[in-house]
Amino acid sequence: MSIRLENISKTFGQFQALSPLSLNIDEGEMIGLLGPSGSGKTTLLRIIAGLEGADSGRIQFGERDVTNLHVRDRHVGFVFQNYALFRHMTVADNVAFGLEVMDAKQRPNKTEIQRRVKHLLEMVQLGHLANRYPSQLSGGQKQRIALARALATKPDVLLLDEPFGALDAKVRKELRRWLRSLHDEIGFTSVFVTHDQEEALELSDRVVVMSNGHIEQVDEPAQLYAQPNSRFVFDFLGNVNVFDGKLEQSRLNNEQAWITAPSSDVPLSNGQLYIRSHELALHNQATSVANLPLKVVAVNPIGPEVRVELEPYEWQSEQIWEADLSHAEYDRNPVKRGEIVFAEPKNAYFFREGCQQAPEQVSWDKAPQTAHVK
Ligand SMILES: Nc1ncnc2c1ncn2[C@@H]1O[C@H](COP(=O)(O)OP(=O)(O)OP(=O)(O)O)[C@@H](O)[C@H]1O
Repeated sequence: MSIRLENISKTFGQFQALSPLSLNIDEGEMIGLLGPSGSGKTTLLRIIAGLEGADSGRIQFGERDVTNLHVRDRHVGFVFQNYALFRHMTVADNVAFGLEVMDAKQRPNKTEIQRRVKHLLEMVQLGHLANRYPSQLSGGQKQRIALARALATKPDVLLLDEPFGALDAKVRKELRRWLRSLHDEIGFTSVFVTHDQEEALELSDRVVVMSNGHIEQVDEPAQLYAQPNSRFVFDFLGNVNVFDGKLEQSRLNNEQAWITAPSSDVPLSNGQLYIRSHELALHNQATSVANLPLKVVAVNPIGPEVRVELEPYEWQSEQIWEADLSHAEYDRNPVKRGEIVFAEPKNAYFFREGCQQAPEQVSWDKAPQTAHVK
């Protein structure tokens, strides 16, 4: 079932929680609503569900205008972060609940309900736990049961509010994969809320990035990562170092530090270079590309990479910088805490000073890599 949102807005008292926003979701799509706390994700999800009314705008499910329909008539499934299972009911009864409370006209007969519950429990791979009570389940198992329960009535749309938020990292990852494959198998349309960028990028067909009640960007994960259209999206996707420079003699300068104009057609001006942590190399001296002295404050081998945390040395940045090196790169030059090293960018995004437009991609990849003598 496709979903069409047109000019949806919402205020709570004086506070504008959602500015008028529009969004089209295709049938069978999985959409992640991503944004910081308070950006309006849950409010938007609740408005789609019919748990909250919008102040303005129109909502359509397929050809159906559902703007003024009550939640029970919208035919949505809902999964919350905190499971919301009925404690006094067995797993099987929890899953059957939505079917048992249907109008007599629509309600399947007892045998059909039993058959559907069995099938759903098999689908979420928990058939063997049918007679347990929620208190006898792990967090991950409870959330699978919550999902089976939400799918029991064959909803047109499945809405999930931070479904894995309360689970530990490993279980989250497992459930993410499992939800994605279930989604692909059944083909329901789903919208889920998260503030975890990894979760959004891994699960979604398209990600909707929200801030302050409006949509910043809607894109497929790879596109969002390759072409973030604002500083906000860039910052929110994480692991980026910002060099704030003034243009002088084809260099961007920041006190003692500088980066040369990159080998691209982009005419530089004052502005900020956003450099992802894996786009930095570390040297023992400045190069012809950059003089970016940094003091090593921590070295963390994390999985396939070594993350080096760096503090700007004799220049200004509001943040600690991070460089993600491969183990091979790190082994060639094993920097130590307290050492001064020189970073060199390979690729970056350039935001012109005072300009709100999408950044320009710049690269030093073809620049000569010879060491610069200070
Ligand atoms: N019932 C309410 N009454 C007053 N203000 C509300 C109400 N519900 C939400 N808000 C406010 O609206 C804004 C958006 O809230 P919402 O829960 O949609 O954000 P969110 O992006 O889902 O945040 P989080 O990730 O923390 O859940 C917040 O500033 C919140 O305080």
